[in-house]
Amino acid sequence: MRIDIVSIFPDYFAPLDISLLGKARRRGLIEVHVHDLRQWTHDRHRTVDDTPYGGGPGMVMKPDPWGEALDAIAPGGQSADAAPRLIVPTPSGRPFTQAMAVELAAEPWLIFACGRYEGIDSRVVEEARTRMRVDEVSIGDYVLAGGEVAVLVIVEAVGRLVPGVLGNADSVADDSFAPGSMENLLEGPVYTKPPVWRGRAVPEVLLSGHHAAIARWRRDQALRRTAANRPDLIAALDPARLDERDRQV
Ligand SMILES: COc1ccc2nc(C(=O)O)sc2c1
Repeated sequence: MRIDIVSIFPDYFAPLDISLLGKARRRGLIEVHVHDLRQWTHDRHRTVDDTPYGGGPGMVMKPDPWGEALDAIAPGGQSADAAPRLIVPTPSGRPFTQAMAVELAAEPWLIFACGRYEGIDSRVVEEARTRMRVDEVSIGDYVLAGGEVAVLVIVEAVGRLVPGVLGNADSVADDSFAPGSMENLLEGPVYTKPPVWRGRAVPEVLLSGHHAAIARWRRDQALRRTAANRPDLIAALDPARLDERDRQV
């Protein structure tokens, strides 16, 4: 997978050189190119923003630098299956979900546009749609100062799903929100050695080696935690996927 990121704060993406994603890059599983939007400005002050038409607070990102950046990064002519998909984090975007992460992890090429100020001139997305797929997404209902943090979240969620990136494929299957037997349930509590820590013992069932009982306990814990923290997910569960035991939890 190729990832291009355009931002006026390219240093924000230094974390993509470490840990899981850093290893994936060094193993050639993911190729990441970070671009400073200002390289596509031509004035002395390297201006990327201007006042909003119609008035209102703050500044809007000018279309020209963005248009030139996307032209340079994705000049076109790619075959349909290798064409890039542009992701634009914005508070007014569609919610970013695990299902979207799974979908994006199958893409050969993602380009991320990091907005700042009050956002990017809307004609940039409008024009980009004429030559590539574009998704405007939000990582949540809170206010960020720009798209960079959202891109870090999305790149982490997507990157870990790229085949070969995670050592133990199972840990993807057990993710909260991952499709499968615990689909749309939050993960329950986890434990490791020592068996007793500050007088607190690991639940006996986890030491029993009884796999069916362990699976049942984990599902109960996942249902309890989901009911407590995300009752909306419980309400959205397909009743046909709940057995009699689930209903007693
Ligand atoms: C102006 O650029 C922004 C500002 C806020 C913001 N919030 C996001 C979110 O995903 O919540 S993306 C994003 C981009």
